[in-house]
Amino acid sequence: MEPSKIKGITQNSKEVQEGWVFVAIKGSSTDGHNFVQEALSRGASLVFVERDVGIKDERIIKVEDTRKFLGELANEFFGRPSERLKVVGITGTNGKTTSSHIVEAVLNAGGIPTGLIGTIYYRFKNKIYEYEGRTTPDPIQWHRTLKQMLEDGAEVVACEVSSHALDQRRVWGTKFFITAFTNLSQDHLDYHGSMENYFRAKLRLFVEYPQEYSLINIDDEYGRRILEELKGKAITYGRNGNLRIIDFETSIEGSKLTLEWEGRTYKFSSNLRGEFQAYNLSLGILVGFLFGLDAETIQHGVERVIVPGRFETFFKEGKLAIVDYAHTPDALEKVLITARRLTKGKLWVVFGAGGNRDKTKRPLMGKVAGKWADFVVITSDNPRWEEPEAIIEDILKGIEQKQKVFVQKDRKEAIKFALQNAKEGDVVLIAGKGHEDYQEIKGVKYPFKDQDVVKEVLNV
Ligand SMILES: CC(=O)N[C@H]1[C@@H](OP(=O)(O)OP(=O)(O)OC[C@H]2O[C@@H](n3ccc(=O)[nH]c3=O)[C@H](O)[C@@H]2O)O[C@H](CO)[C@@H](O)[C@@H]1O[C@H](C)C(=O)N[C@@H](C)C(=O)N[C@H](CCC(=O)O)C(=O)O
Ligand SMILES: Nc1ncnc2c1ncn2[C@@H]1O[C@H](COP(=O)(O)OP(=O)(O)OP(=O)(O)O)[C@@H](O)[C@H]1O
Ligand SMILES: N[C@H](CCC[C@H](N)C(=O)O)C(=O)O
Ligand SMILES: [Mg+2]
Repeated sequence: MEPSKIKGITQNSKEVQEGWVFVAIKGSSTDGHNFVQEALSRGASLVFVERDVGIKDERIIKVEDTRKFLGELANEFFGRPSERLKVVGITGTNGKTTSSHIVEAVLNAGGIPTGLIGTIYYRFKNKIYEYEGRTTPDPIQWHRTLKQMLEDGAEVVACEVSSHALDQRRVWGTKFFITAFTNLSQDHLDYHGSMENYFRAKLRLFVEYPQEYSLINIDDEYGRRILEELKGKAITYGRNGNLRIIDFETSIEGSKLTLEWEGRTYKFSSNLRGEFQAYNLSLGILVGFLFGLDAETIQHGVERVIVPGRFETFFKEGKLAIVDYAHTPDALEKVLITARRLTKGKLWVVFGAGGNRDKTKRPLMGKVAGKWADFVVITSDNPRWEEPEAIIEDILKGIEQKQKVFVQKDRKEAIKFALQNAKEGDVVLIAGKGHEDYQEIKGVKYPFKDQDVVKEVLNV
């Protein structure tokens, strides 16, 4: 099979055209093997399967693992782009979007043209590429996007590699230059079943893919486990890392980070706020050093980073509103702690939890909200196919002091309620949706932006 003779490749039988290759993938709701006949009827030149489908046709070829095969095929079909780029792959529960933006900004500041693939967009400079809504796209779009960025002049692509992607081998066939681990805490247990499986999925990035450098946050217990698995063959960052965080201060104005790298001490400042930014910044700065940039150049990048929907602040008449993407117990607690420090009066939090996602994180999110906020307004996030009331009930189970809780399932009304009742000196944290510009209810995505509601209510 010569890649140049193939007209197109797909894992969706409905997309097959004359002369295309169809690869059958077993998914979680259906199985591509059920659609082999359809692919053949639509003119597939070859069909790859991993089990017998009871059809006799010489175009059908059996391989051991069709997910891996699709990654390798897409890699070949698009000309092995990752080998001609330097791909920086970042995984972990929280901080992928933020740190990949920092990497992008730092390298661009150093004159190294860098693209970005992640939750908010796939972009290189001012160009936005086709985006199908997932942090890490399927193998075909993954390798195709790398190829397009390469052709458009990118030398590096900074990407978020989700645990779903690692489990489903969406990035199979990729040669990484750098891989990085941010942290691991509870999320996605609906999909992975247990923290151990979730961890094993993340670990794959470090043990199954070619890479020059693995960067590990060793202040995280799972980071230390990865380091053990790698028998110490990694570059670490953290309070006792190879890149050592010496001091970190964060306030409403921004953050200051002091660190040591290869025997020298450096100071950086950034507009990013929050305790956890010490780690995201360290990761971005470490990547800058590994690319040979000097501290001054890195500082230029670090001060330019903008990450939509992460700790976005709005201020009016003594009230501070913060829109943030925290949607896990760990992220919510960390952002609440940061918000608490900025609060002179009372701290409000408005949040919900996504439907058809990890249910067990809901009471844990309720618990941290109850612990750190003075007033808790529970509302809807993206209910998807679940009833908003049922999700809210799950969150409520985690809160001990019910007297500080308000329930308003309409997100716009909930935000309004908190902002209108907040007094001078109060802080209102609106968590969970960050950059999202929709609310997904029963299969329909309605236009919705937390930021727009805040602007409307505060008139800013
Ligand atoms: C749980 C999950 O990851 N699901 C993804 C998965 O769907 P699935 O396993 O249900 O697939 P399926 O519907 O059973 O279909 C199996 C196969 O049959 C094929 N098929 C199906 C029907 C047909 O008529 N013909 C046909 O050939 C499909 O093309 C597919 O290849 O494969 C689909 C095709 O690639 C994806 O669209 C889908 O992502 C859905 C939309 C999704 O919501 N994924 C989320 C959970 C996700 O991936 N999130 C992570 C990030 C999370 C984070 O940021 O922390 C992400 O990377 O975005
Ligand atoms: N290093 C970190 N540690 C803990 N929490 C963090 C960290 N960085 C960011 N956060 C919190 O997590 C939220 C999500 O951050 P970010 O979007 O960078 O993570 P992500 O890993 O890309 O998430 P997702 O898996 O949903 O794409 C932020 O809004 C912030 O509240
Ligand atoms: N990538 C994450 C995003 C969650 C964002 C939150 N707003 C929600 O809808 O749960 C997920 O799919 O679980
Ligand atoms: Mg992300």
